[in-house]
Amino acid sequence: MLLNSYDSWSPLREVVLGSADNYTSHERELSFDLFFHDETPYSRIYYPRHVTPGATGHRARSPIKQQYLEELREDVEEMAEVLTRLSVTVHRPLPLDATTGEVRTPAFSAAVVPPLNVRDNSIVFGDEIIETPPLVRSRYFETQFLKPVYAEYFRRGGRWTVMPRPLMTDASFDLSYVADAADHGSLMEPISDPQPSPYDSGFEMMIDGAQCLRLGRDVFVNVSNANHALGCDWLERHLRGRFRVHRLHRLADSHIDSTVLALRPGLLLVRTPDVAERLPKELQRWDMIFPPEPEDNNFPDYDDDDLVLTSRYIDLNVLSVSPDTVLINAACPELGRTLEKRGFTVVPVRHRHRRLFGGGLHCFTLDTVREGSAPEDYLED
Ligand SMILES: NC(=[NH2+])NCCC[C@H](N)C(=O)O
Repeated sequence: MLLNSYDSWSPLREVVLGSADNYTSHERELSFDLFFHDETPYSRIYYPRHVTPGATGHRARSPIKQQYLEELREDVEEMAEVLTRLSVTVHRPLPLDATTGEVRTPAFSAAVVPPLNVRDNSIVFGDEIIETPPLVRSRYFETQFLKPVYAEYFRRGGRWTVMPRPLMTDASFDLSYVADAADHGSLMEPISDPQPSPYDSGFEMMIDGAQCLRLGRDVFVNVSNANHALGCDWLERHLRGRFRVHRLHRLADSHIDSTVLALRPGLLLVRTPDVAERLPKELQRWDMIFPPEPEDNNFPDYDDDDLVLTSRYIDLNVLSVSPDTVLINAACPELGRTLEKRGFTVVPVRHRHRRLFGGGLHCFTLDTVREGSAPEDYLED
């Protein structure tokens, strides 16, 4: 079908589901540590635990245990089956080949990670796919794995746009968000020691699709630093006349899909009442569901050397297949009951290791076709 996705609730017809193949390690370096700053305080304090013995310079690999990767793959394949049973066409990226090593650009080298959290590096606005400029170096070429899928949407008449790619030297990153967190007495060490490069050219445009909340003709974009602000400027100019872009100031460090999600017009799933108070007035008028606080027994126990990349709120990251049916993590029956009480049909799917791989059901998917989805004005009274 033709690319058509303006919101996160209209009946889902086609989706891209990420691939976990060959996700063997995370690379710790400046862009990774900056990106996961809010979620990895303990690993930062005990940072040497995650440094591969013999690692040099500012890069180190944090390996992922084979068992977790196998279980993740099992869960992702099950997600594909569940979606197919719900009559959703599931597209998959090219899997990362085990022999693919590092990528090199003029300014940096980085390990490659597979296209798992496909929500992050692309966004669909109506009949247009936009590839967003990544915030983490090892994700620089992640949308390459989506070429066949995007090429097919292009062939069918969709628009396909790539935002400007950053050079990504250390000086490209605005560190003010993490510096401010340190000022506020956080336990986290500030990230420091950026290295000079002949390619330094100031702060650059970097933003992820998952920073956006799409509501028909309106889009709310989370902006926490100068890199995001440039990305949001680009989106605003590019979408002018078609969409209204609104800025959310530091609602989260970057991605907002474990902070606020729209379940249907007039109804939001919101992390906490505190987050609700920080939403703009147009959204404060909407009804809100607050999920039950996550419990320890919702998550597997991990060892000290397993790098946990998300907050405990990650399971708010649900995927709507229609305005009344929602895919949730089977590990969160309390969330299921809360949604059922509000009239939703809940489809539980197993997703055990979302905290190790940085994403829930919404992050692992990119909804490309939603039936009847349109650039409607959902904000008017
Ligand atoms: N699209 C995504 N990858 N979203 C994941 C957001 C996770 C968020 N930083 C949290 O820890 O709760």
